[in-house]
Amino acid sequence: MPHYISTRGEAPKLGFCDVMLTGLARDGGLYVPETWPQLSADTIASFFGRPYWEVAVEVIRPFVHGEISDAELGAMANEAYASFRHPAVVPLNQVSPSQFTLELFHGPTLAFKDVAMQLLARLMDHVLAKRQQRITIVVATSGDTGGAAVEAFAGRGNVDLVVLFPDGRISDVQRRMMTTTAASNVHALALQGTFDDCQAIVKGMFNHHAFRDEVALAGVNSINWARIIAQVVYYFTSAVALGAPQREVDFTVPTGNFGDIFAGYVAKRMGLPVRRLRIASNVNDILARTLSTGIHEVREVHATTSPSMDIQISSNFERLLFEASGRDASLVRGLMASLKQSGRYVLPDAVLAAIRSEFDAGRADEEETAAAIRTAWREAGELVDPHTAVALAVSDHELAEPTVPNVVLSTAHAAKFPDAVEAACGVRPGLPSWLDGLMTKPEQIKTMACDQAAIESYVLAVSRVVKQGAAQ
Ligand SMILES: Cc1ncc(COP(=O)(O)O)c(C=O)c1O
Ligand SMILES: N[C@@H](CCOP(=O)(O)O)C(=O)O
Repeated sequence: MPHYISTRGEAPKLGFCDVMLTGLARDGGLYVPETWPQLSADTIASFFGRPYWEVAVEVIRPFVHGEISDAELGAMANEAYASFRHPAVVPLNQVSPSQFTLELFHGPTLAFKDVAMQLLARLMDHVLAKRQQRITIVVATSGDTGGAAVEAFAGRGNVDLVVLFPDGRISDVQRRMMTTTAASNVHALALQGTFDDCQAIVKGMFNHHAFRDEVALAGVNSINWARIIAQVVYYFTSAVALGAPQREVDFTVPTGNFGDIFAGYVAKRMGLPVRRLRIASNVNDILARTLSTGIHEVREVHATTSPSMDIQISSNFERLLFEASGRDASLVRGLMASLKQSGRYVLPDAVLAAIRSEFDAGRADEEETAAAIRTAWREAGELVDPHTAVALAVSDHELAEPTVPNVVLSTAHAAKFPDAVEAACGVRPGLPSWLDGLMTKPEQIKTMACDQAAIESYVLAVSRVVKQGAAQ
């Protein structure tokens, strides 16, 4: 049964497995569920103390509509989270009476992307094997999604993976996580542009229907609905640990492509008592400006010490516009056309009010980010990464007297950004021992201009989908 609809209202409805393998809808929109599943207070309360993978099954099951059995989902979730180096998978750490950090960086590539990607790779593999199908994944990354995808998909027989990253705009550790794999199904391309350019090329490929069909294009950015639902799970586990469903919780989320914070919004729509969702931006503050003025206006991207958030076009904001407008696909189409044409749109008053009723937004500049790293080190002996530091700085601005627990999502390990952390607090974080050798392995990188046609030719050349088709 097709249960998923596009935010632009002009693509076919699809079922869960098709949505997972399809990526962008054929009308250029993003898939969302036709209705929001609800979890009762009793069900939410029952998550307390249970293994993370079990909660993952409970939260994800209603989105799958029986297309994958509970037993299969459970086995894949169990295996995915066994790859994490902390027994709690995503531990909660108290930093002050009402402030907590949710450590999402204990997976194989030290960033929150592993939480979804480890499961997504298993789900995709499972469906591809059943269907005897092969796909080509092209993923855009500002640093972390790419590494997580390489780790999760390397060596998988039904997938070729092409990663597009902005040359010179990510950390050395991030780049090496994409360029040092020995797997022959992985291809890393350094593009001469920004993350927004990389993402525009991926979306351009999805909108080039002949190409997308020829290579069986799939996406593992947060375009992919399965990425979002896997990220919803940790909102539940952390809120329940702090007293939900009896107690409300706030979340502060370092934000770039708006996928992670949108997952928090989904948790709220499913019944989790989330009071406020706080968007934390670095100086690339398009979302903070949008919430304060109602004008969504793209400006130049500035390179910062939190490079994974150096983003102006926040893909998932489209999903929020769809919801905040009462699911008005024609309004969304108009706003997206205006964004494409003129780099801006103005939110209708009712849509802005609806967004402001659930979200706040703040920004931290480079000095505030460095100060937050220093404070965490001096006051708590914690080394925090610059993305987490942006969120800590924004929380400190906004929350003079918090009245409910505030959970700051800690999205990466400090060791992914050793230069920035050392410059801020004088201590250089070291990589965990399982990554010994990462910084000395030979790299395989191809550098290309942001030229969609040239990149499509490259993808056609490496895709085994095309070769298989040609052989038939
Ligand atoms: C470490 C880190 N923090 C925060 C973000 C922002 O997350 P999102 O793009 O889901 O808003 C990213 C990139 O996605 C990231 O890699
Ligand atoms: N910050 C991300 C950008 C891509 O976001 P995604 O959630 O849509 O994959 C990154 O690190 O690549």
